[in-house]
Amino acid sequence: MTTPYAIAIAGASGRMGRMLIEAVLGAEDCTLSAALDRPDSPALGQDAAAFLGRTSGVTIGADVETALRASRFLIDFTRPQGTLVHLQACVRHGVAMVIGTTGFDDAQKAAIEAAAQHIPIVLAPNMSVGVNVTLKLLELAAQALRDGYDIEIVEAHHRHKVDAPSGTALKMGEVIAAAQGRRLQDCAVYERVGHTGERPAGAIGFATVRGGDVVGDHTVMFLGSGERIEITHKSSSRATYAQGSLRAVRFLATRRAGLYDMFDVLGLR
Ligand SMILES: NC(=O)C1=CN([C@@H]2O[C@H](COP(=O)(O)OP(=O)(O)OC[C@H]3O[C@@H](n4cnc5c(N)ncnc54)[C@H](OP(=O)(O)O)[C@@H]3O)[C@@H](O)[C@H]2O)C=CC1
Ligand SMILES: O=C(O)C1=N[C@H](C(=O)O)C[C@H](O)C1
Repeated sequence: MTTPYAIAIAGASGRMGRMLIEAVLGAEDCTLSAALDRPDSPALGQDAAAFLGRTSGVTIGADVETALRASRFLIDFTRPQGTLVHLQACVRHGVAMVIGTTGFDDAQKAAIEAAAQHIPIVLAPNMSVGVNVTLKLLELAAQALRDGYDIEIVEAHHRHKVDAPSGTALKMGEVIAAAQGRRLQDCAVYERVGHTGERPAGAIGFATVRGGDVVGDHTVMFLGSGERIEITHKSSSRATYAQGSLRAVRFLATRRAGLYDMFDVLGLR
């Protein structure tokens, strides 16, 4: 019998943390080795599966060093500041990381790249198979609709989301720009208000909707003269992100240090 993947979950009482704990407990090849939350979290001291009405034997704690000593992988869906702290600890302990957190700035992305020289890391703003297949469809559409089509990306998420545009929307913009031989930072338009003037040719526009319990919707519009193409992905459950994260863990188990994404995990590159 092979040793199960020993996985620590950061942000254990968050929306994704709970989904991940349920997924790990339900996977025959995985064990929950630790569950982390912030030092001031009311969840500290509780069993990590209490929210399921179950007992896992793992208590939610705030001591990252102790958590990582028992773990081979850390799955992190928290906030950029938290992820960066966990990242340095993972390097110290030689623990592989799956990072789902979004909203990193350039310096934080560079820190993740540097850490990936020492440990294997999967970093992706969206772990679902469907979204990553959608990204491939966007590559094709962006190449074929290079001339004469205006591109707009609209995303909608629940009222608790703190970053905008979503990491997925930004990734869609990057994929589209790259497929057209451009850089997103040279053509992105994130805000329109007041007298905006006409739409600049070649812009990639973003619009954000926040409200209710929307899990995550993304639509990319290619708006031409006489027609428009819309490519939409809608998430109806966070379980897809959790299952994608476990696929990333299994992938990392076979890899040396390096920075990977879900295209690598799913063989879509
Ligand atoms: N890649 C993907 O497929 C997906 C990515 N995401 C991303 O994952 C992240 C988390 O989303 P979600 O679960 O909805 O968020 P939640 O706010 O529900 O959960 C975040 C968790 O992280 C904890 N946390 C916050 N700040 C820190 C910190 N500085 N150090 C350690 N822990 C911290 C929170 O603790 P506390 O409550 O005490 O603040 C909470 O337990 C977001 O960036 C989101 O965009 C979400 C879904 C899918
Ligand atoms: O915060 C969320 O909920 C989500 N965040 C990710 C993002 O920013 O793209 C992925 C998904 O859309 C859900």
